[in-house]
Amino acid sequence: MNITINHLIKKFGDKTVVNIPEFSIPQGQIVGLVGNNGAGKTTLFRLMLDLLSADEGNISYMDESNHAINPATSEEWKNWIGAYIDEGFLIDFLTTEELFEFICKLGNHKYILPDFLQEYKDKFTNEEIFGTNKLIREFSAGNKQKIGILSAMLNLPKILILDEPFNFLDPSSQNLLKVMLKNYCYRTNATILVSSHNLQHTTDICNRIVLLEHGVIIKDFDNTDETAKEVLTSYFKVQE
Ligand SMILES: Nc1ncnc2c1ncn2[C@@H]1O[C@H](COP(=O)(O)OP(=O)(O)OP(=O)(O)O)[C@@H](O)[C@H]1O
Repeated sequence: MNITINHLIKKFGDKTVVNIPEFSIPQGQIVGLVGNNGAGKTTLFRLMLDLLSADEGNISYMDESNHAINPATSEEWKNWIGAYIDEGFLIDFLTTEELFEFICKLGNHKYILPDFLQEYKDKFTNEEIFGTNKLIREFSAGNKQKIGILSAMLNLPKILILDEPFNFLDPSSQNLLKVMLKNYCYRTNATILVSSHNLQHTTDICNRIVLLEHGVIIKDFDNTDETAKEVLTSYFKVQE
């Protein structure tokens, strides 16, 4: 599924926090969104998920039959997009299984962990997340993050949006998540958008990197040859 952004502007008060005249992501790319605190990464994701309304412009998702869907005016996109932005996406008085049953119900099917997630489940969750009868609010920050990531992938979305997914994860889980995301894209040709402050992880998994500052895309470059790290390291370098 392709993503197209046209003349997108979001303001809070008189401050413009997203200003993207034109931007598109073809199906199957893993795009890394980087930028300093307050650059507008989360706001852009929230606009893409219709959690915020744009002041101007629009976003559209286009399927293989060139049927364009604007998330601000249609509900159709909800079946193909999976996202985890923050804990607000979790219903924390439920157990993991109850949350997953609820999400599957929204996707119009019975709760069953797809083969793809079944494959990684034990290693990724260290057998701590399922079958415990624990409520989500009782889990550690890292385990909540894992529940959120798995919940975003539960309905095998064609577009997967993850805001700072490596946060709170232990090093092995961070590395496993990279493998999972790359394999998910490889096997399903899904489009994946990931924001992160970790340049190593971003450049390890993304074939395209977008650098956002003050809501504006200031660099958009290819990383298929894995050369982006150098550019990013130099951009974020602090003069001593
Ligand atoms: N609800 C809101 N009301 C007012 N200003 C907001 C609101 N949400 C975000 N902002 C402002 O919008 C700007 C972009 O914030 P955003 O959270 O999108 O940045 P970010 O790139 O995700 O930052 P970080 O890396 O710190 O998570 C910031 O200046 C922020 O203060």
